[in-house]
Amino acid sequence: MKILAYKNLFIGITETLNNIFFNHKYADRELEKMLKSNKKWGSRDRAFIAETVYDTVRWKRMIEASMGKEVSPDNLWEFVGTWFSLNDEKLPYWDEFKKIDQREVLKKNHAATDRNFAVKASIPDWLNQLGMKELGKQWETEIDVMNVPSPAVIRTNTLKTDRKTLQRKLKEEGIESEILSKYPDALELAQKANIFKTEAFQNGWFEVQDAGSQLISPYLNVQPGMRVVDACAGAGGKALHLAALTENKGQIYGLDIHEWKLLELKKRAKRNGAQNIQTKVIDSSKVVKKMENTADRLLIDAPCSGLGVLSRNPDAKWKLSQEFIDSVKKEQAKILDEYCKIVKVSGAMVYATCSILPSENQNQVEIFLENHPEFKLVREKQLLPSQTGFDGFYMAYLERIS
Ligand SMILES: C[S@@+](CC[C@H](N)C(=O)[O-])C[C@H]1O[C@@H](n2cnc3c(N)ncnc32)[C@H](O)[C@@H]1O
Repeated sequence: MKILAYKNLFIGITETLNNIFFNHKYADRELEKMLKSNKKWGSRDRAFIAETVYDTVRWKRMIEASMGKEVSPDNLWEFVGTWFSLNDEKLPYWDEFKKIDQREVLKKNHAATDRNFAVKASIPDWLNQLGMKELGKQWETEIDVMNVPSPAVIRTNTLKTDRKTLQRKLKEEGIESEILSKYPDALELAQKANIFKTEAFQNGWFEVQDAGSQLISPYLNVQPGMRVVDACAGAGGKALHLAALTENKGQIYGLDIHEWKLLELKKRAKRNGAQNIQTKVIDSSKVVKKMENTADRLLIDAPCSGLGVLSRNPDAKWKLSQEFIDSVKKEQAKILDEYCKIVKVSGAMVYATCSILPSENQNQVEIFLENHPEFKLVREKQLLPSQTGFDGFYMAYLERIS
């Protein structure tokens, strides 16, 4: 992106980066906060800040290699300047950028990235080793694709409208979009825009949801009138879709261990006109116990590493750790083991993650089936970003046979 040489924009960028890198904040929320508190910035300024923050978070390791040192709270301006220098952008003559010599930057960059995939692709060594162990050369392909910003995709809320009508309405509001033929309810936006301000959004005609993610709820094969449990419902991306697929008939129980997420789900359900969702916080093992043998369908949209959605959440590269991945895998196995009892005989469940690691996906299902002969695997699907152009997801449909 072309540099916008206004100091206040760079102050915004470096402050946001400081909070993401050194105060452990999430990139999307920090950016939203920064943009909200500076109402005077126009749409070009906002786009510049957002893109620069995301780019520099994504390419952190590669930028550090080109600076010859790790980023710290004291060198954030140099860090951002180095990024623009790498992209052949002419830096403003500000004191903060005085030390940056583009020739030096490029020299260091070539030396560091030559034959070192982890630096070139800007990922930590431990993560690269893990990915290579699990996926071999495929890992490099996926990481390269996930280093490109993800497209903006929305899901039509069929409780309120249809895709063609939504597309027309958005066009009237100045937003161009394209129909994604392989995804029945999806529209890809021509450019990133503040769609939350549109009338279509306020009226609940759509939700922001990646195209791959839009395939998970349909995988559960729900019918109107069914009793469906979404055991890890969070803020309800999939639960809202399930409400649309069941045409508001039957019952959807959205569960989660975090009440604040379920409160957000309720707000979204209201806007969506989704009337058949009930929420329940899992605050003791009794909640799940009481539901045993009651559901026609169960969705386990499990907590995971998020290694399929790095293009959307590049800061995860720096926040993840081997310890976290080990512990989330244990949690996945435990959730599968305990929550599967919610499904009644001849009912079915979908186990899903937004990861591309087999150890969180196929291997979890294999281990589960060894311990649960009452289930059989009917079908499974691994969506890879390199094959779809969207986020990476895994889903397995398991039927309870006895
Ligand atoms: C991948 S997210 C779910 C996203 C959500 N289904 C959506 O579509 O927006 C996983 C969710 O699992 C929840 N979670 C973590 N551990 C859990 C547990 N033991 N039981 C139920 N939910 C859990 C997390 O709070 C998080 O909201």
